[in-house]
Amino acid sequence: MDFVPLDSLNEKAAEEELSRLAELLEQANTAYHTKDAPFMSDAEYDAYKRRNLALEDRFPHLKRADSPTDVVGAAPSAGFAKVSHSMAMLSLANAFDDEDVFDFVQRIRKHLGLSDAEPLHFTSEPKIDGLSLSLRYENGALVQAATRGDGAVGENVTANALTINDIPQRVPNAPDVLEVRGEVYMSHTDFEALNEKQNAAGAKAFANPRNAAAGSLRQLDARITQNRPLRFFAYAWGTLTAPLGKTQSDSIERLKNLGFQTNELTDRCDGPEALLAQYRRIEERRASLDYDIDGVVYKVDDLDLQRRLGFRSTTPRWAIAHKFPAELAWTELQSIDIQVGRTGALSPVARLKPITVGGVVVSNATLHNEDYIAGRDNKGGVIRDGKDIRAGDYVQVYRAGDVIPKVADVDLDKRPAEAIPFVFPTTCPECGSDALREAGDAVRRCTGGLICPAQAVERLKHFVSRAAFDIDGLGAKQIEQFYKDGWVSEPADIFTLRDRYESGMQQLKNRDGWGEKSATNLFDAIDEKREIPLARLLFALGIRHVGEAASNLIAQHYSTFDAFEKSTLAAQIEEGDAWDDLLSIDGVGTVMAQSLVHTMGQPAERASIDRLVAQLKVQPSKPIVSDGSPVAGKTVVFTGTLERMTRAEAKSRAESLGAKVAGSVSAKTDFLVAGPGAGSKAKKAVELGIRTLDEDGWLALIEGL
Ligand SMILES: NC(=O)c1ccc[n+]([C@@H]2O[C@H](COP(=O)([O-])OP(=O)(O)OC[C@H]3O[C@@H](n4cnc5c(N)ncnc54)[C@H](O)[C@@H]3O)[C@@H](O)[C@H]2O)c1
Ligand SMILES: [Zn+2]
Repeated sequence: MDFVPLDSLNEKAAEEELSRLAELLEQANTAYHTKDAPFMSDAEYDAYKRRNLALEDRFPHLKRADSPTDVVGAAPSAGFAKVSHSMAMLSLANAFDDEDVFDFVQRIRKHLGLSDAEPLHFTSEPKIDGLSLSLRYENGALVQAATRGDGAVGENVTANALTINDIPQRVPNAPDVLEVRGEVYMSHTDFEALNEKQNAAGAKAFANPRNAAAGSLRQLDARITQNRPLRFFAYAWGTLTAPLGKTQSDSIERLKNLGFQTNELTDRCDGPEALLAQYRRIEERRASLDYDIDGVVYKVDDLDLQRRLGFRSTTPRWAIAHKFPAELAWTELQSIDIQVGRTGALSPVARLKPITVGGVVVSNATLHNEDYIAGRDNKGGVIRDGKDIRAGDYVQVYRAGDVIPKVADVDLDKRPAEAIPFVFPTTCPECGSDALREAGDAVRRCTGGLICPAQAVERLKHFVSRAAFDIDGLGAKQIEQFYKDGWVSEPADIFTLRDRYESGMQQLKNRDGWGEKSATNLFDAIDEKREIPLARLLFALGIRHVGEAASNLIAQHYSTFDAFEKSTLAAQIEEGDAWDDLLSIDGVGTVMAQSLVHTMGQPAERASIDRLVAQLKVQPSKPIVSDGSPVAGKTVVFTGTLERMTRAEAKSRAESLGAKVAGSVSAKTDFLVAGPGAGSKAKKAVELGIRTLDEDGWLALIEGL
């Protein structure tokens, strides 16, 4: 499974790959979920799925209607009666490392508008590797059992479920309607005994306990299921006529009291550190458990908060599955190379003696940054017991969430006597400029800017990438070639290619694969992009910290390139009206604002940008207008405590109605929505004569009451 680097993929290749992946993943899903006979490892499946997601992230408009990303499980098998779930049975988002867990918690706090000081509790539950089952009890009696199927429609396996000891047939004192959800699994002991029986009977042995459990539950003849030692852990619920509790942990306790098996390793944790500690405790216990687990599931404990967080297309926002790393291997690290990126970041790469990790041949791995190599984390703390990494070392390689493998550990016993500590360069290996590390930044960066060939090429690649100029026939490969040949050294050069070619200055067609026709096609494709929306132009410039979303916001705010340029120049001293105006854009913080004014303030950078803009027709941004909305095109500022919604909710709602949400009050503000505790912003609004509403007034306005 060697994937083409995303940067060098053109649209057509991406589209083809997405189509192949859709087909492959659909087959894998059917094999795994419907036939209980997977033809690839879970790790491989996960890697394909991540690759698919990465492609969709990079080429959002190529996302297929039948995208594997939006698929849960597989359609029910024809042999079973179908059951429509009254509440969808979804999948879980995945976390693969500690950082993903911190991000998960941070996302939730942000969404709910919780400060770091406010408590936020989670449950941590082992992720049982079986298959999920929904049990419906009416007036205390089991009336239906269904598999997840595709999340909306599952298979009716009631007769089979009735044969499982852990599943009570009657539940006294239950709500009138009680849907209990959980995992059907097989213990290791039972699995081994079953396979011995299968062998003795000349039948096929099962590959693993999960397949055995799934294959045993999903039998058309329930008498076969009866002879299979299946078990069940309850950890969730569907429709209920009365709540089981106020929290996830209460509800699990209640399920236990109602007679269900719940997992004893389930715990309550008050933050990411506690979750991670629990993860490691469970990981240590993993080998001694008599059943398979493939990770730990974290869920927001408070059910009210779960409700507010809601769902994405196939996963709840309030839960995540932190998977155990499965793929590890040891190999020799032959050398450490330094790569220079678009923003000048020096990234160390380990060149490895090729090794197979979870079915994939790996010969490169990231070493993150100089601290990581030295055995320190970004805050100066010790990692890997302080062991540094050297060329010649024997290292442990793993593949986790990213397709890019990482180096995790080093074996000091196998370190060659002549191995010397790695000295991280303080000059750029590409251009010789000083490479500096700013305070608080883990990364060392080349200061060469435009004179650094590595940065120049990476910037050009970014400039022509999908979300930027997206020029047909001008991808990463062509950019590299054109740069090498001296045809294109900055973005403006792309737009003078035709002139130079036609005046005979450059002989594009002498190059391999370039005829008269392909040259003309390329020039036409370039001309098509001379007219460009401001937001795309801003993104294409590749200014550090300024991504696609920020580019949109900035374009919306300034509307024209001229206004943007003037403002950022006026804001050079980082104070005054222009600076305040820049910071008033919701989503633009100090770091981004500094990066913008810094870039525009450098004469060489600005000259290069001006040369580019002279070749273009930049389309001004139009305000988003949402038909009939009373706040469309208006600018609103929220301040004080909101009681009926969080800031995030208030913001996304206002934006969906076409309003602009700003972070501070200025003459351009149309409404100030002030909750209790509003301070200086409310005063300023009064001074400027801006309409101030309380939360109810705002809701009344947007709801048209
Ligand atoms: N090898 C293959 O060909 C192949 C094909 C398809 C899927 N898969 C495997 O299946 C997984 C994807 O399937 P998925 O959609 O079931 O996602 P998932 O397994 O990542 O997570 C969702 C499932 O976790 C289970 N679960 C276990 N303990 C839980 C708990 N305490 N709380 C909540 N849920 C719990 C539930 O059954 C739930 O449906 C992949 O990770 C992949 O490894 C493999
Ligand atoms: Zn450089």
